[in-house]
Amino acid sequence: MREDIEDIRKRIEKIDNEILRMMANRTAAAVEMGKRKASDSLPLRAPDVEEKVIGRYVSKAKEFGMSEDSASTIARLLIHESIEQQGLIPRPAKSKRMLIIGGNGKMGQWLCRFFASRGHKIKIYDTTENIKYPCEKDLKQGVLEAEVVIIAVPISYTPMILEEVLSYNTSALIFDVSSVKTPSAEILKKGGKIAEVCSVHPMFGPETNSIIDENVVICNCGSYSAVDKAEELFDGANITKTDLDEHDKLMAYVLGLSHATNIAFFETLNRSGKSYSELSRVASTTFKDQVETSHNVVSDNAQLYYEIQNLNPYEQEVLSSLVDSVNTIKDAARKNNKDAFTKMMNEGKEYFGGN
Ligand SMILES: O=C(O)C(=O)C[C@]1(C(=O)O)C=C[C@@H](O)C=C1
Repeated sequence: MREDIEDIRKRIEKIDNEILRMMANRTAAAVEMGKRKASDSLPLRAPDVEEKVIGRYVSKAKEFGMSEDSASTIARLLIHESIEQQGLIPRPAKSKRMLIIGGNGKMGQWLCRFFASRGHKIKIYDTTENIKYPCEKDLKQGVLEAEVVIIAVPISYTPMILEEVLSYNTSALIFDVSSVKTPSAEILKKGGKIAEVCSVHPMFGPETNSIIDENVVICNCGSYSAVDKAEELFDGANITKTDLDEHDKLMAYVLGLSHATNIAFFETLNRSGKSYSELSRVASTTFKDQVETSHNVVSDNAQLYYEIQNLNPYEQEVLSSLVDSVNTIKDAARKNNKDAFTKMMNEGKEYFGGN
């Protein structure tokens, strides 16, 4: 007799419940592991183990006739859940008194939430009050009481605040989180010689829920111990260490170019005379993807985006190169130069690894 559709659905629901129960069991085991990591002061992630776990899922999936891609996605999700939970386990020995300058800004609030969830004691110094975290009115006192001082103010204010913090001769770890480092570079390097100073750049926005698999750049300003300490604070993220002087050269592409391309995209649409709803009705996949990204850009902080273009000394050269690239596309199309166009496409494919 043929099984009723509803009965099959019931059977699937039962299996789903089993899967969820098993997942909860797995996470509970990971939490046990997390407690051990916390008491032994071990890092959250074990990349070699993660690779083995994913490999195990993929080879088992093959055995069961399941898609390898799905198996790898499931394994990554489970690992993500483990690290997320492990990150919440307090490490009292590692708990620091933190002063977050600009703690009421969007990124400042993210830092407060993140470090509070990791068991650190947060104080804020800002021009406005915050009901969630205690506020420090006297910057000097706040700096001298803190073990970690984080500067999360707009890029153009960072050098001034950094200078003031350094003038208090604190033994705290000090770092900024700004997106352009050149305006503060001299002070950061001076600071790196006399104090525990480094420079951090979380490569994600304040809406990000989890740090797992997000990129964080830590710039060496001369104090290696500061870099090590900052690395520990962002445990769980993908951390890349670089020299301070390299940072803005990389960000001129990673931030400046990608922002400019999206701004140029919506600016061109805005000048087109076609309404968004008219274009949306005939939208292609690429158009939809591009709209989504440039919508995120246009909804973000205009001052920050301006400063990223304006304060990075490498940006003008990158923007000129962007204009050249657009002109190459324009010329190829105007002059019926299919070869030039195809060359661009092929070289682009090569650049991304050939696929
Ligand atoms: O083996 C560990 O160290 C774990 O915490 C477990 C686990 C997992 O979920 O499989 C989680 C995080 C590690 O990066 C590797 C593996």
